[in-house]
Amino acid sequence: MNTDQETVPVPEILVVDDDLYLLAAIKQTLVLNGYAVRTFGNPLEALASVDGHTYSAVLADIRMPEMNGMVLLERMLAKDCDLPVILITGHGDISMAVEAVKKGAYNFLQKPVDEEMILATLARAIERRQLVLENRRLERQLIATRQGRSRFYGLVGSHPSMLSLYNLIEAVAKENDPVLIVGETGTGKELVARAVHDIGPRHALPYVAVNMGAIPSEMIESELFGHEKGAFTGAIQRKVGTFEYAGEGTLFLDEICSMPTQLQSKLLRVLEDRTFCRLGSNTVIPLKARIIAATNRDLRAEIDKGAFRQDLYFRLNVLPVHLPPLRERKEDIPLLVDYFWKEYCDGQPGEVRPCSPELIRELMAQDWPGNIRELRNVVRRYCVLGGRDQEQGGQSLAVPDVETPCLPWKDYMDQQEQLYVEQVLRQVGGQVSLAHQLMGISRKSLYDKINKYGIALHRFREKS
Ligand SMILES: Nc1ncnc2c1ncn2[C@@H]1O[C@H](COP(=O)(O)OP(=O)(O)OP(=O)(O)O)[C@@H](O)[C@H]1O
Repeated sequence: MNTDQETVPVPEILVVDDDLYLLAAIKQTLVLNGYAVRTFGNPLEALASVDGHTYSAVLADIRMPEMNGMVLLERMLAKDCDLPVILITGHGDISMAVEAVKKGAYNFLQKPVDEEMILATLARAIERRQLVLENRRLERQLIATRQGRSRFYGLVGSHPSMLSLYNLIEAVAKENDPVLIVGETGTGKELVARAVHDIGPRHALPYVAVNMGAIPSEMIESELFGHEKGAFTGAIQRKVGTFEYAGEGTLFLDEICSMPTQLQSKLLRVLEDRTFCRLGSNTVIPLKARIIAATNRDLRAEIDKGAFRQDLYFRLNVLPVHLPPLRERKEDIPLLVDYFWKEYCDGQPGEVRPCSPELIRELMAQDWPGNIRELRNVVRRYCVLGGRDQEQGGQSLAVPDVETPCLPWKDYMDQQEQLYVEQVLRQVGGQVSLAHQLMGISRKSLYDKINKYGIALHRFREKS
């Protein structure tokens, strides 16, 4: 994921008041001051809207017929304990407002509400909210690093770009909007699609994957939407398409760029109307599945060439997920090799041995245009053939002969430790004070390791 391209989200404020005139006035003030606003006249509906939604702050009237502000406050904090709730009170309600602050309200404002006062209080509340959320994010990252979060639903990697990817997948999985996964070949797009399905609320429903590149173009339409008997020559019986088959589950459209352009228009219409028909039928079937699309091509270039519809791109690119190529996270190569090594060599006669440092170094020197798939194949070949494929004019990678003496355990562990220390230092731009905290060791222990492995700190500081 390219974090440079991330935009800072506009703070979203929830405003709840049964006085619809005041509600509209507050909304107008906030919108004019650049906030996103959601308003509710009914506190019960407002409360329901907190589920799965991260508001920056709440402004709520303390007296409402369906539920008073105190109860609303308690219920909101039960759902989101750090949510800053600002109560709007009348003259006779001051003691209630003070009580509310004791119970966790961020603050209260007295009617008639002064515009400047609302904006100043909100700005402070939002600032605190952002700090709390950022702290929580860092805490999660810290725990993940301490636990060495290196696996996530079949994905292997502990590079910072992978840790962010895991967080992103978790966030995206909760939503219903389309996801567009972009990444070079072999970077794990299919694994990501599966993870989004498995973590999300549809996990018990069907997951259907269709590879557009693997189906002859004249058959894609019937494959996706199904057909009735006799719809075209050769349609000898009714066929249920993948859209229908996916039901309310997930439909993964892999290699979306391989879809013929006239079919792209049809897909766009289906996504807009959320309905489709089998070929040769007028019966409208509602589209309930969540759509995940993936591509390893540069979609911007495809749009410029006229090979991909821009409007379809916008429709699919609601929740974009970018996968890093392996050459940008080479620190994960030892971890991946170890993972595939165990997968392929386990069960083979003899003990599973760690790879030699020469092999790891050699692997880390490559650029891996085929990414993880290519690395996996090399490890597999090595497990099956040892060094023999080289003798047969196989690929040039200097895979050591199987007879190479096994690396002593201590050396192997040192090598892993050095890679880990370097990885954390890279993540924090060479700041030792932060790195030792992330690693959960003392500052002195970290310096001892840096000296032991002769790690040049400036390398990481220059890069940050
Ligand atoms: N992070 C990862 N950890 C472990 N294995 C991975 C990872 N990423 C990819 N793989 C493995 O690499 C192979 C290719 O992955 P996948 O099919 O998901 O890639 P892709 O991005 O969809 O490729 P393509 O664009 O060619 O379809 C699979 O065997 C998969 O298990």
